[in-house]
Amino acid sequence: MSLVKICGITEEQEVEYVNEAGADFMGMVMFFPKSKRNITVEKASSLIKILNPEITSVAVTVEPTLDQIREIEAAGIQMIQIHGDVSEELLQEIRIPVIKAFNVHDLSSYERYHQADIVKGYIFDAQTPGSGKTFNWSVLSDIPHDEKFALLAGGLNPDNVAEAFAATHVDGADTSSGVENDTGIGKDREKILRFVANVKKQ
Ligand SMILES: O=C(O)c1ccccc1NCC(=O)[C@H](O)[C@H](O)COP(=O)(O)O
Repeated sequence: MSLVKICGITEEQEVEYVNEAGADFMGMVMFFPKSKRNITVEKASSLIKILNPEITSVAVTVEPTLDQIREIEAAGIQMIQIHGDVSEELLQEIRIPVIKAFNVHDLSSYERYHQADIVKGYIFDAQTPGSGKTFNWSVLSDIPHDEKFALLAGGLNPDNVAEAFAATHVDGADTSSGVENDTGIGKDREKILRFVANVKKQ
């Protein structure tokens, strides 16, 4: 069965939607104040308390410092998703499993992360994460697959996710904007339920 990650969770009510839908991962954007979805470590700690223990919590970060990584680990968040570059030294310091996110317009570093055991999965994302924009999925056709899981992201929603699966060979899908309210503030219960159900059918 395919994996599904709902990203950019900011409130308790949204955690309940993720629990109800039965996603595999719940992402929380941290240490990135430019994002409208950014939350504090304290808020993330309170959200994971009500998360179904079968759902994996993920701290979503952009080039985090070691101090920030330590705060995430201490908060009990289970995985860290990293956008941007991570040095070899920093990677070796991380104690929780990593999901490495790639901007599909720059896959040059992809090979390097194959070697790192701490990296358990990949996310192939659009140029600007969380922008709700798709990309040409055919760029993924030459990517070599390994034992790590691969999630597709970037502008996915309940209506296009089946088409995205048909065009790629990924293990699952990740969304944020595609399950938000029409106002763009907060998540929509019905869209989350439909997104998860449509991914699980794949
Ligand atoms: O969501 C953000 O604002 C964000 C900011 C900085 C780094 C990552 C961010 N989100 C990462 C995600 O995993 C999103 O789910 C992914 O990029 C898909 O986003 P969307 O196109 O909105 O579905």
